[in-house]
Amino acid sequence: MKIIVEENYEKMSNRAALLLASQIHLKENSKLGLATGGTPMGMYNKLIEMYNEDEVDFSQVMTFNLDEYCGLSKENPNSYHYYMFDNFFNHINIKKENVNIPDGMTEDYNKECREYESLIENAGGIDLQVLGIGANGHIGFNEPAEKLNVMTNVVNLSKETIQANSRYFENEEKVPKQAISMGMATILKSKRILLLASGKNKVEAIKATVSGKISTGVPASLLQTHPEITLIIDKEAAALISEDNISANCELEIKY
Ligand SMILES: N[C@@H]1[C@@H](O)[C@H](O)[C@@H](COP(=O)(O)O)O[C@@H]1O
Repeated sequence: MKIIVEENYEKMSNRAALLLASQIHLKENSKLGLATGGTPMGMYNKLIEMYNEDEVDFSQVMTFNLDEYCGLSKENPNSYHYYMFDNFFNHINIKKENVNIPDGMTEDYNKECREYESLIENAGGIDLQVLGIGANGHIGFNEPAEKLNVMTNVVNLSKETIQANSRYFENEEKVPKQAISMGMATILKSKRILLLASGKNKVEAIKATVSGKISTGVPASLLQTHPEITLIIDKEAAALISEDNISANCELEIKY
């Protein structure tokens, strides 16, 4: 696990965008796994900037989003469909047919989850998966629990996550209680993984993610088993980690 600590959010976002662009330069039809939330917004903005400067071409890229709220339509501004098109896809030359996001309005959730897994498999798997992290250590919507889902599934959101995500909704009541999320194996099967974290409220989650202990109580800690994982985090999110308290398989690189 490589941990790169940047001085601030902007530098974290720029470095993440460069990593995605280099993946696309390496393989123009890369399969990217994408995340929503506040954290990757800066990265998406930088990638749009790079696209406008002709530095990256998305015409052959295929994407798979991590998750979607149950019961929100694509037109709902709080859906992850809406987020992705509004913040990223509408501003680059990606082909709509190459965009994959679970359907939160499906009539058959089990079928939707199984088909999502097949889509990823038939595409040859994800080359680079981008992740954010919840303050409780969740990735995608895989919440801390005794048992985690292996494959894409419907999950119940924790009170903490509902509360955290309510900032985007009118009030907490309006936040869906369930979501479709890639499972832990879906995520861990990706060839490379990039996790981004920024700000003080992620310090505990980051510390637990890199500590060297693996627990379903901190889903992100399972990432320590992946051979090609990079964390790009800012100084604030990294405040509780040092060479002394990270796992021996972590390599810490401070960039400021
Ligand atoms: N399902 C998403 C996660 O994929 C995301 O990582 C997390 C953190 O969001 P933020 O980046 O806004 O802190 O929020 C949501 O719960």
